[in-house]
Formats: sequence, structure tokens, C-alpha cells
Amino acid sequence: MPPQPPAPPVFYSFPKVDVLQDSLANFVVKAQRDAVEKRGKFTIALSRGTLAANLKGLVGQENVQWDKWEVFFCDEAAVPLDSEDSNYHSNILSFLSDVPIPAGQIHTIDANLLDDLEELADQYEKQLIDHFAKSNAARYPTFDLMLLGIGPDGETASLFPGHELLSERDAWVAYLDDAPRGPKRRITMTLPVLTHCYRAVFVVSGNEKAEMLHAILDRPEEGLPCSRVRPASPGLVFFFADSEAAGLTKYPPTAFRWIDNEKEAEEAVAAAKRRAARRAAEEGGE
Ligand SMILES: O=C1O[C@H](COP(=O)(O)O)[C@@H](O)[C@H](O)[C@H]1O
Repeated sequence: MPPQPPAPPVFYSFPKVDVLQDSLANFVVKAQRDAVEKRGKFTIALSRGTLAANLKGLVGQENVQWDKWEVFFCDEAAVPLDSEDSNYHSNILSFLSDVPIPAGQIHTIDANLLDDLEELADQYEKQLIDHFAKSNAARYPTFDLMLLGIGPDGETASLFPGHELLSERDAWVAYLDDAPRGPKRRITMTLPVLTHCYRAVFVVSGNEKAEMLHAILDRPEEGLPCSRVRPASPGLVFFFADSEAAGLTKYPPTAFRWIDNEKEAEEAVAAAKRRAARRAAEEGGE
């Protein structure tokens, strides 16, 4: 069968950030159930930034098979694991220290290698290879769930617009020492890894993200890093935004519900477009 085009992004908008956080927790748990049922474990990757705070709804969720989780980090600053710049540390504070995931299943950078960025990235890539090569014959690892943020310039993980790392196709993990903001020295999963997953979910809140979300959803042709995360079939991409972040986009929101496959995603987005067109016609006729 010829390769199928990616499914359209599914956009959920929530009235308040606490509703977003509860819905996100609910979605993550459903993604875990789906993955464990189909593949016997749940591989999840977490990005730096405000995402961690939006994951606190995971604490207290019931019927979660925490022992099936394998947690990786989409990007990480080259800092000690107890630094406030550490992605691992932010997620420990937000939820990881409150849930019983076995420590060996939380895959951190090797903090002994902070002086050598190339080694740091290679060692992290090796952890991915050790984990995925056994179960996955594909060219890139296939995460069950990739949780991503949206940076002020449309960057995601540590892939910044115009940066040469955006064209990396060989490495699974790469390093940079020139991040335009925050810690300059980092490692990051590369674009093909972000894109080669079952589900990618962007999580965004606050007014200051509204213009960027508008650009990403409504003008994907601009090719911002976030717009380039379009998992190929059978992967799906979702956007979770609070009403502030959702304030400018014209992309039609879908009512929040679990979407299992590309056909459901296509139908949900088509229905959301029809609803939006009807509303626009009604408003135009008033
Ligand atoms: O630098 C980064 O920024 C983006 C967005 O962070 P946020 O704090 O505005 O949510 C983040 O997604 C990325 O992983 C990080 O390296």
C-alpha cells in the first residue's frame, strides 16, 4: 500500500488550565492502556518547560500500570539532575516522585558526562537503541506518546527554527551548545524521532502562546519546527490548549474525547470544520 498522508491535527481547547490538566491526565492514562494492551508496555517522552506543571493531574489517577512505564526525555539541559534547569528534575517535582514508576524505567542523561556534549548525546541515544532496537525493527524508535511544548519561536524539544539540527536524519539524539534561550548546552531527540511515534501531543497554555499556536495550526506551510511534527500513518498529532493559548487560532476545536485512529481523527476534524462553518454562517446572517 502506498504511504498514507498524515492525519490532520486534532485540536482540543479547554476553558481553564486545570480542566486541560485533568483532560491531559485522562488522555495519558488512556494512551497507556492502549499501549499496554497492544505492546505490553508504555513508552513516553517528556519535553522541557511548562509541560511538567501541566502533568501534575497524573498524581492520584487510578488503575494506572506504573510498572509498565518507560520514561524518556525529549530534550534535556546539560546540567546536574537536581538543577532547576533539568527536565528530569521538573518532572520529579511535578509528578514522577509521587507515582510508583520503578527508578530503572526513568531514563535520565548520564550526569557524569556533562562536560562532553557529544558523549552525553551518544550515551542517551544508546539508551534509546538498547530499549527500542529489541522491540522495534523500524529505522527510528516508535514512542507510544511524545509530549511536547511550543516555544516562543515555534521550537519544540530543543529544535529551533533555522537551526541545522532540524535537518538531522541519522542521529536519534543530537546536541547543541547554542540554544537561543535558556540553557545553551542541551541534547535533544531529533525531528524524525519526534515524528515517528504513535501519538504526539502538544500542550500549551497562556496568552503569550496564542500567536504561535495560531501560526502553527493555521499556517503550517511556514514550516516552524512544531508544524513539522506530523506523525506518518498510523501516528496521530493532538494539540491541548487552554482558552488563552487558543485565543487567536482559527483551527476548529474538536470536543474532547479519545480518538483511536486516523479515520476517527479525520472524521472529528471534518465535523469540527462543519460546525465552525455553520457558526460562521449563522453569525454572518445575524
Ligand atoms: O526551550 C524549550 O522551550 C519549549 C517551550 O517551553 P515552555 O516553557 O514555553 O513550555 C519546550 O517545549 C522545549 O522542550 C524547551 O527545550
